[in-house]
Amino acid sequence: MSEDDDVPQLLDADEEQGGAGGGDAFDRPKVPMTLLTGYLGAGKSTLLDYILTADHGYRIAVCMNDFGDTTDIEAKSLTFNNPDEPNGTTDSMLTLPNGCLCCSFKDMGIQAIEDMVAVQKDKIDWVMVELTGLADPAPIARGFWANEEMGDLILDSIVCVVDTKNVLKQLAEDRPDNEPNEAEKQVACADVILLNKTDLVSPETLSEVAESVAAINPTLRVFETVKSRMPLDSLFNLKAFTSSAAAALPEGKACCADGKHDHDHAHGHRNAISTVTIPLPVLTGAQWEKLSGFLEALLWDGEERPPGLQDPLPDVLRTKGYVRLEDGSERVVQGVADMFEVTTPRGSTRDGDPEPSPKMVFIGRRVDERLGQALRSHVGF
Ligand SMILES: Nc1nc2c(ncn2[C@@H]2O[C@H](COP(=O)(O)OP(=O)(O)OP(=O)(O)O)[C@@H](O)[C@H]2O)c(=O)[nH]1
Repeated sequence: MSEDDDVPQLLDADEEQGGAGGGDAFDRPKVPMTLLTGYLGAGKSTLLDYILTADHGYRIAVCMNDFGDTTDIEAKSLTFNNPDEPNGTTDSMLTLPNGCLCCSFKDMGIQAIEDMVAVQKDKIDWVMVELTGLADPAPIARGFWANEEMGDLILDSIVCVVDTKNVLKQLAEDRPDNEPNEAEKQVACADVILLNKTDLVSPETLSEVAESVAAINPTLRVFETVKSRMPLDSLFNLKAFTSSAAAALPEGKACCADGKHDHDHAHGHRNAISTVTIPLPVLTGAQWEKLSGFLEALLWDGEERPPGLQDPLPDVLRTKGYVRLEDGSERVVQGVADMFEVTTPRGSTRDGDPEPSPKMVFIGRRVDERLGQALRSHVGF
């Protein structure tokens, strides 16, 4: 984290960051991490329970607030002993038959997880962190991100589980000053969403839920699930924060009825949160500089106003971008709240994923066509 909390950092990573076997600036391999979010009772623990018993070949450290329903898993309870932090925040750890570790934390602070990984690194391929039902994932992602260069973890993706029976009500809950509520923030920040408990709803309700979450965040990969059962290989190695597919809008999931995406478009429907997608041409180096400057002014809460934007200014919760430059290079832009990161990708995320077209996607409050106009006019296209 920046020493001065008022001055957020631009995190600049020239190389694609790790993943299993990857390296950071100090060429240190990183352990990928998934943040698991979702409203109270949505099915997060059910997903973790499934992961902890499934045969997936990964040694996953699952970090949760308490062991909850998973205490029936046959495992030996160990007292976690960190020589560097004897009074640390980790309560205990279970080693499971499929090689997974299950860690219980009182304090889900990123430092506690980093400490656990530092000690257990050779025993872990992946870290899954369950956030509490009312948590806003953005500060956790930011806290982790700010520490990324020094730590052993690399954020792979944010996964959100929603209860299809109750989520429409949860998304509609009012907050003072039209602030987004917790459920909206969780959907806005995520890369993957499980529309869970489909056994409890009609096909019509399921379509309505799918439309509502796409209206908040059209970049989501969507899985319809019962008991959070999803193909687990779709949960790993998404590299949502570092690959060229980061800003891909899954075809057919975007909410434009006409299916055309060659225009700026904003969607908000009935939510406090809306999205704007701005297609980008291939940029010159000078245009890329201008785009970076625009993002700094837009996302950082400083003196500088975003050029060409009048009050009320957008409040951006999540930014995703894929940029192609005239010299043939590419950039991936990923932002959570006021912090953003630029990486140079090496190839797309996963086999079979379409190459994304260059674009910027902004998700947040007061995000609308004005943002597209101001960005295009400043960058000059
Ligand atoms: N009918 C039905 N019940 C489900 C499904 N998935 C989970 N449940 C049940 O829903 C309840 C809540 O699931 P959890 O996995 O504990 O939810 P959670 O998101 O971890 O809840 P919190 O920890 O309170 O935030 C449990 O009783 C689950 O068995 C599903 O697909 N269908």
